[in-house]
Amino acid sequence: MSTRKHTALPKARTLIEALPWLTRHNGKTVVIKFGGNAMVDEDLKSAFAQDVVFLRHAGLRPVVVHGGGPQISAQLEKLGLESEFKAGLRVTTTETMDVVRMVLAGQVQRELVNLLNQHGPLAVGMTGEDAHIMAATQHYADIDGERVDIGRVGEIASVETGAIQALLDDGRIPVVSSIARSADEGDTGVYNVNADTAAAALAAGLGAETLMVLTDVEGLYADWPSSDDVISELTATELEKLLPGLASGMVPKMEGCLYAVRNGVRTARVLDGRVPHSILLEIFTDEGIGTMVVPDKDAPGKPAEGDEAA
Ligand SMILES: Nc1ncnc2c1ncn2[C@@H]1O[C@H](COP(=O)(O)OP(=O)(O)O)[C@@H](O)[C@H]1O
Ligand SMILES: CC(=O)N[C@@H](CCC(=O)OP(=O)(O)O)C(=O)O
Repeated sequence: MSTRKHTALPKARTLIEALPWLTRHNGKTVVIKFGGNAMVDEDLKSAFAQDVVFLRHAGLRPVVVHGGGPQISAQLEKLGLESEFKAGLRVTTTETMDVVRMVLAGQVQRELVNLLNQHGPLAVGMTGEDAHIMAATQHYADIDGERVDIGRVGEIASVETGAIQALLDDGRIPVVSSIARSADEGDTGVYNVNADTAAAALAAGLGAETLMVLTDVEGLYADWPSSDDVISELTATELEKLLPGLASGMVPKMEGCLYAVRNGVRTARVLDGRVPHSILLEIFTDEGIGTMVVPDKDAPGKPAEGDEAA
């Protein structure tokens, strides 16, 4: 009996330690971007699904936005089509767009929905096309100051969060693929949107408390690639100054984080998706990992002193 009590105590302590975070985050919306290489390992995918379901049962309102760049490239290769990136974005012909849509909506999203629904009737998958969630116009890449046409790559023009809010109110977990309808009248085509950009736009549109971007590095490195010193926290203005020096993979992530905190999201974080349960560690402990971007101190809506985000 006494041995049992003894071994149970650390577990109780761990649960109690989470109490302030549970209280703070209760009822809050969290947008989680899952993608890239964090998504190619089976165990990590299951741990990710467990974390998201945990958040939902702990009283948060998680929304998943997913990418799938490696999966799209693999499918294109199978079809004998080349993957070409300019300024970190996939050059998207109409033919490529069909493959992007098929892989994201038909494969990656289905797999995530399936994993989440192992835990109950929770996840509902959709793309940004559904219920006008995301509309986009053509995005041109800026290469050395030149405006370059990279095809059906979208820049978000508007976000309508009604369908997502309704699902959240119903206790569901929306899983959104980063494809947008066209905002141009008469254009029935769709746009390929970078998943980091889509997640940031949705986080802002939903007035989320937090945007979490999972990736395959520890966070934002101060002096990549020569050092692996991770910047643990920075303000919007500090990030803005770093942006021009960042390399392609990090650009949409950090631009997204900046956009989010400048548009009402309280914190935007880049986390190491290779660490199992990194989401839980970030939300429910003070062992925050990765990089956290916060609004400038004088920004409107800045949390009151002593009310810092976890
Ligand atoms: N300053 C930086 N800090 C961290 N990673 C960086 C930085 N600059 C560029 N990178 C690169 O960005 C990559 C992450 O972007 P990306 O591969 O597009 O991620 P994902 O596939 O998760 O969306 C890292 O693996 C790293 O190679
Ligand atoms: C325009 C553009 O580049 N779109 C991306 C969309 C998927 C994505 O962003 O996936 P990750 O988050 O896994 O990189 C692509 O086609 O690869």
